[in-house]
Amino acid sequence: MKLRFTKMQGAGNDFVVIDATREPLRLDATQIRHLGDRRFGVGCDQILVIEASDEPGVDFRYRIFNNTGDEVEHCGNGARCFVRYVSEKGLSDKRSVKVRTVNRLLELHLRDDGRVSVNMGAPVFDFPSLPFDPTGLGVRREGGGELWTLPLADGDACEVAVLSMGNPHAVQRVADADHAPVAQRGPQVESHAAFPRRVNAGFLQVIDRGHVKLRVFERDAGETLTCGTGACAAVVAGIRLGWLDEAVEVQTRGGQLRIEWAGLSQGPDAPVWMTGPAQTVFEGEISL
Ligand SMILES: N[C@H](CCC[C@H](N)C(=O)O)C(=O)O
Repeated sequence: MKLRFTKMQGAGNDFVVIDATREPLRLDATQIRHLGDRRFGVGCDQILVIEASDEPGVDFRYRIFNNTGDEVEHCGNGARCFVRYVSEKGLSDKRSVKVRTVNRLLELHLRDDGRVSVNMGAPVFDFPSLPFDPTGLGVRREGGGELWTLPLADGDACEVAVLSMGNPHAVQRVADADHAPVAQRGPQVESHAAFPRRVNAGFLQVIDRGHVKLRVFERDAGETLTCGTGACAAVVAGIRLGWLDEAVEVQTRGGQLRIEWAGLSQGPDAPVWMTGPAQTVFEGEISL
């Protein structure tokens, strides 16, 4: 099968984007892995599939696959690329579109300054839906949030804030993100027994109440240059724990995102807003 694709990136998190609006597309895990393979395929962190929507008021469906072949619930950087794609390809003439993922409705907005803003929906803190099993874990409160102690290998341990942006995140504070033990601790947190569906592991350095540095060891993908949902999760955690104000500039290895959450002034169901870049890199065709 020959498949046309568009390679895109949002702050260095890169994607293979497939347009399945005209005819349904069913790719198996082997085909997804081939698309994502940086040696034998196109290469990307995630594969994004754009589908038509028959839901009133919803413009498109949005499916996300990690490059391991697993379908996942959300991808923030991918959402920005999604609306850039549908606009550039003429699939919509709107500056704002609504898209449905497996578990949430997102609003994507093309801005006049060339960036994209996304209403990422509200964070989720209830553990069964994350899912997170805190059985046997130590916990302490800080500000209006809690930090769970995860025992790791070799007597190591770390404290994490746990929440979902549709996909699960465990965020730990570090003094120096550039020198944080991401390669060692990332996989241990990602596959910790407390997370039955595994987790995205964030490493957050607080510079001041409006500026942070963040690295994320993503579930399945390993460390990516930026993680959009990870930036949302880290800022929400920092606001709840009393470390951050409600608008934060997030510096990542791939670029800068702005995250806003009025969860303290408006309550925890307030939506998280993410603003950042989205670019097309190249078009291509691959034989699967
Ligand atoms: N690895 C993530 C999916 C992609 C998230 C990230 N690329 C983003 O921009 O949000 C997961 O398994 O939940």
